Amino acid sequence: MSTTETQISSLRYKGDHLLLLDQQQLPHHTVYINVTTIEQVWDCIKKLNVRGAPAIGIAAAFGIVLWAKSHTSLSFVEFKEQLNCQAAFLSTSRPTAVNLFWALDRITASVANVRETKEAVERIEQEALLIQKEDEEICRKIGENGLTLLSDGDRLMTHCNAGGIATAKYGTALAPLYLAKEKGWNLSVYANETRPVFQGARLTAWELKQAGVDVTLITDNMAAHTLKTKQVSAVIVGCDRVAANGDTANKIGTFGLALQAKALGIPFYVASPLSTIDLHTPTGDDIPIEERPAEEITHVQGVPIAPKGVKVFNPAFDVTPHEYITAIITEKGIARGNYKKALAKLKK
Ligand SMILES: CSC[C@@H](O)[C@@H](O)C(=O)COP(=O)(O)O
Repeated sequence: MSTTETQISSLRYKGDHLLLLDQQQLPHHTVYINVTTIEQVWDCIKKLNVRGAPAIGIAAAFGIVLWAKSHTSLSFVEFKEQLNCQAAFLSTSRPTAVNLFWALDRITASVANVRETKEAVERIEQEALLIQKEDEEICRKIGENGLTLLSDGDRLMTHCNAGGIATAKYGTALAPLYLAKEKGWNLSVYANETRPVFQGARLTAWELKQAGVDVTLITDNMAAHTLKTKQVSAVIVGCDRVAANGDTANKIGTFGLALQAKALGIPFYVASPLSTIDLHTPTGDDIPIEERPAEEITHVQGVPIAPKGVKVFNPAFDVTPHEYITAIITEKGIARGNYKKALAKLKK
């Protein structure tokens, strides 16, 4: 079995239901949730059963498919009206990752020239399947482009999980590691645990370990020390939304990591599908930052660790200003320097 074949898919579409890998139960249990309704998809996105910007978009697209397939008896006018309401409903599940809105826009646009419900349902299904298939190809290309910035033997650091289970396959920030393995290169990576809900410890360490990639887990507060003392060649992270000027929202803690990398003269790379680049958001200040429940901080895996009733601030993401980003790796090429110009050109 090749390395990439060992990757477990985050979502399997089965015609009348979806199998969503329950990322809340990893690494202890590899279970799929049987999803039959759009409401369940909303819930799975909200509760992080499915997470990671591209995977959220793909799940939302299939959420609309499930709804459409159970509303074939609607007149086309009613279908279209309700379709827009269903897309608006799913878009309330999480605010930061732009792939959610991007995928829903693609799905609604796919029926623009259709005049009949049956055909609309077929188009929506085709579009969702295409979004999933394209994401796999895009991630592979990001991996190939990412490898041009790296050399055999490099040690990397990553944050959160921007791996295969956050996408259709390969991941974004982790794609170069999978492709390096295929090439017989020896890349290794430090994975930050990523408080508060441990996507690094539970997901990144798990998926890389099972694919045979050399991964070492550290806690978030070990990052600066590790960067300084372990000859880390580069930091590579994913992203949830890149603004037109290159400012990038990613999992909370990413900005701190970028500051550390800059102070130590270590390149800081963002791996981003073009779908995550949002030219309608001018700067990082315009990116909505999700705040999540206090229990994610006051409890660890259900066990309380803080005084009851303590005040909590729990932003799920932060914004790394573009000046701390060495390069943004996309499927079409690598952007550097004047991000406003470079990203606009790549998005054309
Ligand atoms: C390829 S996934 C990129 C990002 O979505 C990822 O780094 C991240 O921040 C995910 O946050 P999450 O809250 O787990 O959805």
